[in-house]
Amino acid sequence: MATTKKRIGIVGARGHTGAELIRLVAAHPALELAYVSSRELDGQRVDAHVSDYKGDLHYSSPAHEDLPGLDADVVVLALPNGKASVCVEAFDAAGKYPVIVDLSADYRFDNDWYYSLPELTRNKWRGEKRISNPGCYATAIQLSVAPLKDVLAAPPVCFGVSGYSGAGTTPSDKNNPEKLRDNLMPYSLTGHMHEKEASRHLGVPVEFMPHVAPHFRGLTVTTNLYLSRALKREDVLARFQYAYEGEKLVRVVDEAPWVSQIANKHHAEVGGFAMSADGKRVVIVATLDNLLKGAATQAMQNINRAIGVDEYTAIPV
Ligand SMILES: NC(=O)C1=CN([C@@H]2O[C@H](COP(=O)(O)OP(=O)(O)OC[C@H]3O[C@@H](n4cnc5c(N)ncnc54)[C@H](OP(=O)(O)O)[C@@H]3O)[C@@H](O)[C@H]2O)C=CC1
Ligand SMILES: CC(=O)N[C@@H](CCC(=O)OP(=O)(O)O)C(=O)O
Repeated sequence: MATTKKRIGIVGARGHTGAELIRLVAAHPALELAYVSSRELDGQRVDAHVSDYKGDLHYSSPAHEDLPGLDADVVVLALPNGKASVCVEAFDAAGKYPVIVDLSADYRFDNDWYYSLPELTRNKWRGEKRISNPGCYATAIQLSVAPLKDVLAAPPVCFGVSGYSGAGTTPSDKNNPEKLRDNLMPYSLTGHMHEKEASRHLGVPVEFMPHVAPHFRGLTVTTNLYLSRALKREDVLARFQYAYEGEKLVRVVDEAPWVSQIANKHHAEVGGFAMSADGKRVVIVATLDNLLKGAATQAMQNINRAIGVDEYTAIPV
């Protein structure tokens, strides 16, 4: 029996994460692109920019109040922070309620939205159609801390380094290859959005110090955790293996993973588990591709569940 594909619109499709989503949708058996929006690429063929897409679609540039009329079943907002609400309000005003997945930070603190990091929140999903996708560093931090939440003696301290695609396409020091050459650029060393986000969703405070590096994609977070009682390395490892057992997109590895090996991969890796001699301190390293498990792949997991297909559909695992 032929099945009808769900139609998906991507708002902000010129960006790094939007382009990754177009790739994922192009390989999806149950989704087809309804529209992809970009002001800059308006009118241009999508296949001229995303070679994995085979079809005749062109970028368009609808006003936000025209989005509801485009009748997509799923809408992904891949806009810079602060730009999502006008789009969401347009759907409300039109009385249209597609699945909306927001990639920005705009709804990660909003109780009316479902914050979805599937490996940690899957059992809380009650069919919500407004889904806030986690931040890239915040994903790595939460995966590193969650299995040890009940034995923390102090806020975990997380040292993060991201490739510069994490800073989007709007020109800034953080995505300027000249300024990044031979450099490691610290920024937002206290109070970064992902410090607040991870603290809120873990339910314990974390401290986070981000940096951006000259490579394009992939991030690494090294987390120092003080423990309230001494643990053996095998106990720590067992907690992580139990927490992520059967997860196709979170791999627990023995050695500390390298960021160079995670670019273009859809999963996250968590490893290292270096213990202090007294067993009351452990250092954990997590890596993921900020554009994939840190954004588009995680969004696709969330979309898949929302449209009722297997969570890993179209995700190479
Ligand atoms: N990059 C990453 O690693 C991650 C990003 N995110 C989040 O995902 C979202 C998208 O990120 P990313 O793809 O990197 O961003 P980009 O800067 O690469 O792309 C932003 C997109 O939004 C459009 N846009 C830019 N400014 C405006 C504006 N004022 N009004 C409407 N549209 C605009 C751009 O297209 P055009 O100007 O042509 O209209 C472009 O398609 C952001 O909220 C980001 O924080 C989340 C996790 C990881
Ligand atoms: C290198 C770099 O600049 N990274 C971005 C994080 C990208 C991300 O996850 O974005 P949002 O939380 O904004 O959605 C930052 O630190 O703001």
